[in-house]
Amino acid sequence: MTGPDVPAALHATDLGFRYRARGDWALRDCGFTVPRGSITALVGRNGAGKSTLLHLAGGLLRPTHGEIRVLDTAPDTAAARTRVALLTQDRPLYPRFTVADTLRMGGKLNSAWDHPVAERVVREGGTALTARVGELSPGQRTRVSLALALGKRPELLLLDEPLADLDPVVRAEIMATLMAEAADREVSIVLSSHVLPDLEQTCDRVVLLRAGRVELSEDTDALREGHTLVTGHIDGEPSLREHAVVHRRTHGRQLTALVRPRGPLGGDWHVERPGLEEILLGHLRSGAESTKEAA
Ligand SMILES: Nc1ncnc2c1ncn2[C@@H]1O[C@H](COP(=O)(O)OP(=O)(O)OP(=O)(O)O)[C@@H](O)[C@H]1O
Repeated sequence: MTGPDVPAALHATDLGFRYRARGDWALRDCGFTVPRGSITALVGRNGAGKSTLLHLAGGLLRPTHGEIRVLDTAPDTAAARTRVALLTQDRPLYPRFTVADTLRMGGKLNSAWDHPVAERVVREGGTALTARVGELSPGQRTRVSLALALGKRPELLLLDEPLADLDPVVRAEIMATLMAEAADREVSIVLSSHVLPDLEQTCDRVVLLRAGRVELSEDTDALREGHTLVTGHIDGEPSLREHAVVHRRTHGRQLTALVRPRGPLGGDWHVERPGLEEILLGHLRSGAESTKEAA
């Protein structure tokens, strides 16, 4: 459900950004809406613009063109800063501080600070509050950063690759924590990730960036319903011409294609409903081919 009347967690209009005045566009012509209360996966190949978009939403960068709004306000305002938490990839923490010092600092910097929540997120990972941040593993630092972000009690949580350093058990725990936050407190979450299998059960929306442009901005249910995976003899391929073929691969004379049907599928195909991971992978791979062709 999106549209002008739906309250937006994130709303971009004709958004463009370049790091240098005459440099390449890191983001271009981006327009999309993320409704409040959703968990949105931000996906794209390396360099697609995910971190740039999250930095713009977090108010760390300003658009070169167009506009981005968070919770119906500009990201670089004091109001937005108290309501939005951004976890950047570099996880900036003071290495000499203990974990307990770090959480205390979170309390001093944030008026709505919820210490029990922050401490619980750290304790669930088994990290001692007396441990020095500089001596933590990258995954443990991620957990402390997440504790800081959640302790702030944000209405919108922006997470840049929160899962990258985490082992599979912790990834599942963190995703469960995020889902509980979204369900219990209606926190809107936008998280960039390359770990597609973890998104399947968690996210209800996807924004897919390709080379700085938005290729998909859709509910995951609509994506699943709108795609079909067909397998059959390659001679049947002409019957797919009237449909949008996102990605195709062949094995001998057998063709497998991810298709967005524009009506009933003709031909003699074995048809399956693809999972979210397969759909996203198809779109990401199709980008690789068109990039190669363009080059
Ligand atoms: N500080 C910077 N100065 C100049 N160009 C930059 C800077 N940071 C990113 N870029 C460029 O902007 C584009 C988008 O980068 P960005 O980091 O947003 O992509 P990403 O999708 O987050 O990538 P990844 O998946 O590798 O983290 C890339 O072409 C990148 O080279």
